[in-house]
Amino acid sequence: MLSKSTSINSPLDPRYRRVQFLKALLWIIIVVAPLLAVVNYIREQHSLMVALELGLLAIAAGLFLWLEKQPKAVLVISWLVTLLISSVVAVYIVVSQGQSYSLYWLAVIPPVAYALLGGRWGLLLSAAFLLGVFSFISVTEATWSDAPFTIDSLLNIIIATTALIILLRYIEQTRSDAFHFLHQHSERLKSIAVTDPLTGLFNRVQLDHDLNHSLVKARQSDSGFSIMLIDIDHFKRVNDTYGHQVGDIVLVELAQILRTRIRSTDVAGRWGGEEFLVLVPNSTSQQCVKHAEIMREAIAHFSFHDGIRITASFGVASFRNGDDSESLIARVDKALYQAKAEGRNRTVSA
Ligand SMILES: Nc1nc2c(ncn2[C@@H]2O[C@H](COP(=O)(O)OP(=O)(O)OP(=O)(O)O)[C@@H](O)[C@H]2O)c(=O)[nH]1
Repeated sequence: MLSKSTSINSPLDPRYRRVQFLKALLWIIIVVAPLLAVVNYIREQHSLMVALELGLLAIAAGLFLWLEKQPKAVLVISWLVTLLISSVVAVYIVVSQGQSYSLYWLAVIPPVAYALLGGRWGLLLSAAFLLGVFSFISVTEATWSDAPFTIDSLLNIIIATTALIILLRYIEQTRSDAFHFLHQHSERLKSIAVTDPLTGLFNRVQLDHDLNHSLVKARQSDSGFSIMLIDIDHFKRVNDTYGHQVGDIVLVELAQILRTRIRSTDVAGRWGGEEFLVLVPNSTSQQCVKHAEIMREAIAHFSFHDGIRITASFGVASFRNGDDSESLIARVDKALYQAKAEGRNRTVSA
């Protein structure tokens, strides 16, 4: 399902890492092969090696272009590149007969096979390759002469180590790309999970969480807190007169009024439908009523979409010892009910 819904250019796609790694690998071959050809030509006039290296360059360039055109062929190209690199290292080891520290290149095979073929096939191919080389060494070693440490051996070690570092860097780079991408997605999902899609305020999930958190804090310390429950008066009339869409716009505008009136420590959210809840830390009932009145008046004086005028009723309740979220909500609900019953567009505290 993941590969169907994601593109090969997305770090979430399992093929992404392989494509990036393949490109890096082919680039290394495209750069290193002609360099080695020049060195071999100048130092040893070894025309067979030069021809092999130029052939390798041509194959790598061809595979690179194929991959650019058809990234979906990544699996076939992965196998071809792994076999190509294994063959080149094998030929080099056989030709060198233990000279020039050619065996050092063996270190490159497992990371290449692992990154391109995955855990199981990578392990199998690496094991088969190493077994083959060790069998070859055990049969031919008797005929080998001691390998002196020469400039050639040093060059081999430097180039193979550089290739290894670049390969590992690309493995790490694609891993961290994927991690970064997933992290961003998970942050986005977290935010979606606690946000009301219409108003952009917190939703009930977050309000419940914050309410419980405030209750725990209030029980442990002397810091009280209050909540206000806000319900738009006769909102059904707005919907019936202007339509549901206009009703939605009014809800968004009301959310904006709340957002701009609350203190930075307050938490405002949509409790459901046309009801909003504001959590006011470190405040007594009287302070919260004052705060609520400012908001109530702001709503009553605001000209909403199309000049619509609305009012809202406010219930206020403060934490008391022994409260849990149900008792507190029941109290604030009762206060709001009373505000409605007394004629609406008012604040009642319980
Ligand atoms: N446009 C819109 N309307 C909503 C939404 N959620 C709830 N409502 C409407 O809010 C109205 C609530 O109606 P009632 O519960 O009868 O309350 P009221 O008309 O506000 O009257 P009082 O609360 O008694 O003052 C209903 O018409 C719902 O359809 C929403 O997301 N968008």
